[in-house]
Amino acid sequence: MRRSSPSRSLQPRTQVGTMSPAIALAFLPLVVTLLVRYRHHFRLLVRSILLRSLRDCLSELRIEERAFSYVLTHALPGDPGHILTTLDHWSSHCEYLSHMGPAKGQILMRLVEEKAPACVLELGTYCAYSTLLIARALPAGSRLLTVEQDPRTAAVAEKLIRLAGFDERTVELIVGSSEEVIPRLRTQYQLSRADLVLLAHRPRCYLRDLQLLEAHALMPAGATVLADHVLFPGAPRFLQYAKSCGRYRCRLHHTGLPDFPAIKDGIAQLTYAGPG
Ligand SMILES: C[S@@+](CC[C@H](N)C(=O)[O-])C[C@H]1O[C@@H](n2cnc3c(N)ncnc32)[C@H](O)[C@@H]1O
Repeated sequence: MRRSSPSRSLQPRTQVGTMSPAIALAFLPLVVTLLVRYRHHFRLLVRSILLRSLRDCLSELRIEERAFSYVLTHALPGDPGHILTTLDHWSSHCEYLSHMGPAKGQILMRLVEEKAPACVLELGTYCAYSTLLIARALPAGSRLLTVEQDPRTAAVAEKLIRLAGFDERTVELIVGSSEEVIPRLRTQYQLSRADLVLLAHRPRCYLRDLQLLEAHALMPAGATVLADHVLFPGAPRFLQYAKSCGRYRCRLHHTGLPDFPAIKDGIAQLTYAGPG
């Protein structure tokens, strides 16, 4: 066993990890400024990560599973509009969902109604909020394929889609990552063209997946690509590519995050001109 020598223990302790009060005071205005400036981001972090993780541990359920229980007891089956409002209510008053929310939802619904696509591809189903929005706005006979990589999340989404009254011919949920699924869409899922694509999975994968869709010739000229969260957390490489490659007309719809309108975000709307 090693003992500290008495002479050593009598020496004054080195001030590791402590800061003089004067230096700490000098930092105070900076800390206060950051806290005030980023208070919304801080609240978002607490609601969407810290509280969620704590509830996950306590309930041994995922947030999507807790949301589904709430929908089952509060929403009207067969009424997608009521299911969407119930999810919004739960997210605002109970637990914060990473869903699209009503403000962005309005933009999405308006664009789906305007474009009246025969076939839609959604990447990133989550709890099927945007899936239900799209399905509700589709013309009769259209088809929506939605891709979710997480099997447990997908199981909840599947139940919500069927609870809302959409059958498998109208809305098909594919479990897998976009990178694996896109190359198999034509052969395994008989999708030869997507007139509208919603990228809502992970902003840092948007560029890769857009290029995969181009490479597999899955978008006809005139197709619309919508990309959520392009400003927060942001998809700069995707936006840069879309603006500079010469194959897209781009437009940005500015919005805020659900319940955090002060956190600015946007949906990008691209119109594909074809391979050119
Ligand atoms: C922000 S949520 C989507 C929100 C959803 N569109 C809504 O508004 O209800 C992102 C989802 O994408 C899924 N995801 C992430 N990367 C993916 C990928 N490469 N392929 C498929 N799904 C992915 C995540 O598991 C998560 O459920």
